[in-house]
Parts: sequence; structure tokens; C-alpha cells
Amino acid sequence: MQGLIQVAGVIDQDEADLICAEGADWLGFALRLPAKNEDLSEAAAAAIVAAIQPRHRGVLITYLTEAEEIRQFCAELGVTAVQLHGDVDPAQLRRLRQIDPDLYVLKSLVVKEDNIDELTKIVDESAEWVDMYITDSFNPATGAKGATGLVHDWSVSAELVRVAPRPLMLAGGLNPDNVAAAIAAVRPAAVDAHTGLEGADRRKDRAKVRRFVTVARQAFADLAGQD
Ligand SMILES: O=C(O)c1ccccc1NCC(=O)[C@H](O)[C@H](O)COP(=O)(O)O
Repeated sequence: MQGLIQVAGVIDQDEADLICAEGADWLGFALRLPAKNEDLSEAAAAAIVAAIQPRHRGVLITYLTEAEEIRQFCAELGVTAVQLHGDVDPAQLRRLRQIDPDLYVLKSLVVKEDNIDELTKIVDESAEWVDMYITDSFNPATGAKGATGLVHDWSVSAELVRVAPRPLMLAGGLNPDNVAAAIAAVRPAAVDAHTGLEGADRRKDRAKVRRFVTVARQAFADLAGQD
């Protein structure tokens, strides 16, 4: 899992093809969000997931919190990984592992001002049923917890990398210009980007995705060379 690159917010087949062709590993599909502002239909997402080659993986990004509903929706979409962005009770994570042991579970840790203790507690209470954490940014102006385009205090993510018994994906405002510094500062297992890879038309920009993947791969290789 070390050195994994996810690109989130896939909106159609062309974008999925672009992301795979430019060498990212995982593709994130944001569905069943609180604001119901999905970029694509569930049927369209399922069709794209079905066409993803095994070297890549489709990941459901969602605010669902109930284990049965999460399992059911993952099955409908055909995904083998889910990124849970809502406030999921640890009991639901345990239940999800029981009913779908092969589902790869990422749990978000949303970094706010001074909430490292709260995030550490979430890790302590959930790690048994989580495969990877994803730190992401909070936008206090809108209340958004994802796709904010904002970076957070990377020292918080770096501390979570040190204390969490699971690998960590870093997200929040990453782009081709800052991803190398982010990887060096945080030493995550994985990185994720969404809005920082879009052009003015709010679609993924091929040159940005290419440079993000190239720069991130080099930064991960530099990290490995230090160990
Ligand atoms: O991708 C979304 O639309 C989304 C919506 C609501 C919550 C989370 C969401 N995505 C989670 C991600 O993995 C994003 O890529 C992550 O928040 C980073 O986004 P950005 O800061 O725009 O790079």
C-alpha cells in the first residue's frame, strides 16, 4: 500500500480513462453525500467501476453511516473499497467488518483547529475495523469536510501517521505544486487529490493529473530511499 495515489471526484468515463492513463492507482466516486450534489448518477458510477482494470480500484466516497446500507451500496456499485466521510460509530465499523470482511475500509479524520485529541480518540476506537485512515481538511466557512481545496496543518497528519496503527492517506488541497512537500512533511502511505487537479471547467486537467502523479511517485521514492 505504500506510495498509493488516489484521484477523487470522478464524473464520467472519459475522466476515469484519463486518470488511469496518467497512472493514478485508485479512483474515488463521491456518492450519497449530505448535500446530494453528486457529480454523476449511481448507475453511471457502477458502469465505470465495472470497466476499471484490476491494476486500478474504484473507491466509494460516502457519508453513509450504517453498516448494512454501506455493504449494500458497495455491492450495487461493484466497489471493493469504501471511504467513510461521516461520523460512523465504531460499532457500525465492527458490524461492517463482520458482514463484509473483504471490503477495504478507509475512515476519514477531518482536521480542524486543535482537534488532534479527538482524532487520536477516533483512531483508538476504530483501528481494529479500519484498513486505512484519510486525513482531510475542514472549511469553517461552509462546514464542508471534503473536496474543500484547502490544506490543513500537516503537522497534525504527521502526528497521526506516527500514532495510528494503520496506514494513512493524506488529502486536502493537494496539487502538483505542493504534493512533494506534503509527502516529505507527513510521510503518508498514500495521497489523494480532487479539486487541485481540475481545470477552469471543473473537469480533471490531464496535465495536472500527469504532473501530480509524476511528482508524487518521485516524492514517495525519495521517502523510501531515506528508510
Ligand atoms: O470528492 C467529493 O466530492 C467529496 C465530497 C464530500 C466529502 C468528501 C469528498 N471527497 C473526499 C476526497 O477524497 C477528496 O478528494 C478530498 O476531500 C480532497 O479534496 P480536495 O481538497 O479538493 O483535493
